[in-house]
Amino acid sequence: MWRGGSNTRTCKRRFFSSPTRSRHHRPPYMLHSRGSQHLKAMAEVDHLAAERATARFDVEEMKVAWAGSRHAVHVADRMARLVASDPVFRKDNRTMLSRKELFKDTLRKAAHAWKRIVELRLTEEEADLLRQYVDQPGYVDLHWGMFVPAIKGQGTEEQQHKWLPLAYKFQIIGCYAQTELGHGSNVQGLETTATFDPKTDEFVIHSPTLTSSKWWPGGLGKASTHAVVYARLITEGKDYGIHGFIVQLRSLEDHSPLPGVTLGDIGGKFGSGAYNSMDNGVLRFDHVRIPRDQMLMRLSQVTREGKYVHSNVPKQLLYGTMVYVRQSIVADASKALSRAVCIAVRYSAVRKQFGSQDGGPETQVLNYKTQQSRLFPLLASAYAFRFVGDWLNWLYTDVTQKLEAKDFSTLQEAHACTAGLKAVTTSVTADAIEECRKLCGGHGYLNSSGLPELFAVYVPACTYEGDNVVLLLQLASGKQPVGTMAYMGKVQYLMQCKSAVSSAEDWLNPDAIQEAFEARALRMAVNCAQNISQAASQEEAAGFYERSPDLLEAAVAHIQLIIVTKFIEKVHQEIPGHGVKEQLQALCNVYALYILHKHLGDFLATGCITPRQGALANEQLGKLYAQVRPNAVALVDAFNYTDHYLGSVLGRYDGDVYPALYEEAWKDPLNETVVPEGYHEYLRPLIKQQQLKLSRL
Ligand SMILES: CC/C=C\C/C=C\C/C=C\C/C=C\CC/C=C/C(=O)SCCNC(=O)CCNC(=O)[C@H](O)C(C)(C)COP(=O)(O)OP(=O)(O)OC[C@H]1O[C@@H](n2cnc3c(N)ncnc32)[C@H](O)[C@@H]1OP(=O)(O)O
Ligand SMILES: Cc1cc2nc3c(=O)[nH]c(=O)nc-3n(C[C@H](O)[C@H](O)[C@H](O)COP(=O)(O)OP(=O)(O)OC[C@H]3O[C@@H](n4cnc5c(N)ncnc54)[C@H](O)[C@@H]3O)c2cc1C
Repeated sequence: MWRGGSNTRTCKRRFFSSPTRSRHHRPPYMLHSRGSQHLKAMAEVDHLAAERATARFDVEEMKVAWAGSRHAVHVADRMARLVASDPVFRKDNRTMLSRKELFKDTLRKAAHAWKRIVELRLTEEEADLLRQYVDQPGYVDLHWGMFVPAIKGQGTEEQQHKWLPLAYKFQIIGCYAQTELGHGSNVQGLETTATFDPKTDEFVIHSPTLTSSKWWPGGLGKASTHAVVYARLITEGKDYGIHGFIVQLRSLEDHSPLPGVTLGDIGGKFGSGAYNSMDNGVLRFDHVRIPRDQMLMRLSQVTREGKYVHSNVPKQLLYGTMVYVRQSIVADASKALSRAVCIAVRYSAVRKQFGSQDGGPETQVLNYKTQQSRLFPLLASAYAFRFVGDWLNWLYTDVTQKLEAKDFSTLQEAHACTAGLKAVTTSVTADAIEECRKLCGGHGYLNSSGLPELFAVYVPACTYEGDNVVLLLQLASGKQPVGTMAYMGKVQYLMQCKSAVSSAEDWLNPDAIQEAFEARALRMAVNCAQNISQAASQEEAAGFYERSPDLLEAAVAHIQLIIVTKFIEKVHQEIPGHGVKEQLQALCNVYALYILHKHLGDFLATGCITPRQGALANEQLGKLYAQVRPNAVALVDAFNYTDHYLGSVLGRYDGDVYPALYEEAWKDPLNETVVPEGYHEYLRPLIKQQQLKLSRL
């Protein structure tokens, strides 16, 4: 205890009693030659070497399993190092920048990243990775992530031919302007209008009310020159609902807003640094005219005469860009979660508390069973989300190919899976990052731990690209038992089956897990359906509304089944490398049994398992944690993150946490002077006044 974080008094006094220093002063022990030698010597020590030595698998091969291929490891490694070694991409001071400085820094980084991409002739895969490792939300995310995909998905070939080369070369910068001040989730409720004027062959884009102001689009506030704007199409006096239009917003000469366009940033957001690097914007149109051919016309068209023509395709294809981004967000969830877990696992192996009353070594907090039971399910979830993300990417590609061939049969499945997986993985990840902060104790609350910023950047993922609750309710509309719903075809069996588990080890059988998860999801869905029809004597919608909290839980059960199924399928594949398959098997079991334990109420209430079987699952979970323990540090090493990308003094690869924490503190602007600004105005008069009062007594 005395040597740990609780002993702050003596330490503090030494820390702050040094003479006035310049901005770049060093901590006292670093000014001392013996101190710096000591620090250098310590930096060469791998404080986590003993942990790494206990790993029972080939970490290099696990990197391949995580990244997807040897090629992927290699490319990611190169791009991560390229970013880490470039001073322009420095990010350790980010939380100390003002909003203006941070935004300018984002512009600088984006321009420099583009310069490097062009100079080094990077491939699309390399460029995407480079941007990922720059790790600072900015307009480029929306330009590449939504503006370009919207034109690709909804533009005709001619439109693509005209606009994409401009976007690819950054001759224009685009954003995705859908959400309005008054309407986000309810896309059909958007108010912006695009009225066709046959006299001039133009659309007139207008914001008729305050609530129709576009509000939130990233990159809109300050950077974009163009936007894909979603508006109600009105022609021949009839409202044809929401369609996409390419609209120029700013001059390409001096960046000033075009006539009739009012726009700006919507203001500071949650957390320091974090998502404040992004210029989420507000936009209003006052009868702005655009040529007719700037309506995205792949799905429907307006003729020169003003006739509305809808191609023979489902109208929901308009939502394709959102489906694309939702599947990327699932892959992103595993990245954010694995970063937080990497920090918490490494720090938990370094951090020691209690365990010795006689001056002997204290216990690594990673050895506490409570720490393991909080942390290892998150580690397992990171792997689970990674693999389900890969599968979802495959599904998305498959559906896209089918759509090209005019086969729309899997569209609903793609929508349900992307919506549901986006909702579950982002909610779990946001909560998990916060849990990792707590797992790191007090130091986790410091910006230098990287966790506060990671949380603040990540948490809006629960809202953007569809509020998670709204998205989960979309699953309830799935009708046919196909694809991931196929298990619903086994309704008769799954409604009455009983788990055969009779020992803790029986829970290691993937069939036992699969059956329990299928039965739970199916029975919850059937219960909902029955309750809805009972609640809705007249109309199904009324019952749906009444029972929507139950529907949410049933949707989560279905999505958890998908995640478990895809993890089991992954582990059934051939996986090279000593011990790699065994570790993944253990993590798969941890994930499934943790979910079973956490949602035990569902499994018991639906009669899928007995209380005794629930207790056996928990017993097995404890054994699995013991199995994961010696491999934990190596399992997070397999994510292959550089210290730069991780951005955490607690998650350093070498585990040399304390000197780094100590040094980091001195970089805070408050420590630029020993006597703080404001002392003479506020502190000194206060102290003097009190002294005077006391002397009068
Ligand atoms: C920027 C990205 C960069 C890189 C990518 C990589 C990683 C991402 C990382 C970070 C992201 C960074 C920044 C984030 C930027 C954020 C952007 C945004 O937020 S853009 C705005 C997003 N807005 C939404 O998501 C709105 C949510 N609402 C909806 O999606 C829909 O309106 C809703 C699903 C709620 C449907 O409402 P409803 O009124 O019921 O629907 P409708 O009448 O229109 O249709 C009913 C019918 O259609 C089916 N359906 C609905 N959606 C889809 C779909 N997408 N695909 C297929 N089918 C769909 C629906 O199920 C129903 O079917 P049935 O009639 O029941 O059969
Ligand atoms: C950081 C960030 C970046 C964004 N970037 C963009 C962008 O680039 N482009 C863009 O167009 N938009 C963007 N958005 C907007 C985003 O897509 C919307 O905020 C999101 O879709 C949620 O919609 P909303 O804000 O209208 O929430 P609301 O729908 O108003 O949600 C409020 C509450 O109501 C609940 N609720 C709503 N409807 C229902 C229902 N039917 N049943 C039950 N509960 C319901 C929700 O669960 C939530 O609790 C961004 C948002 C954020 C936070």
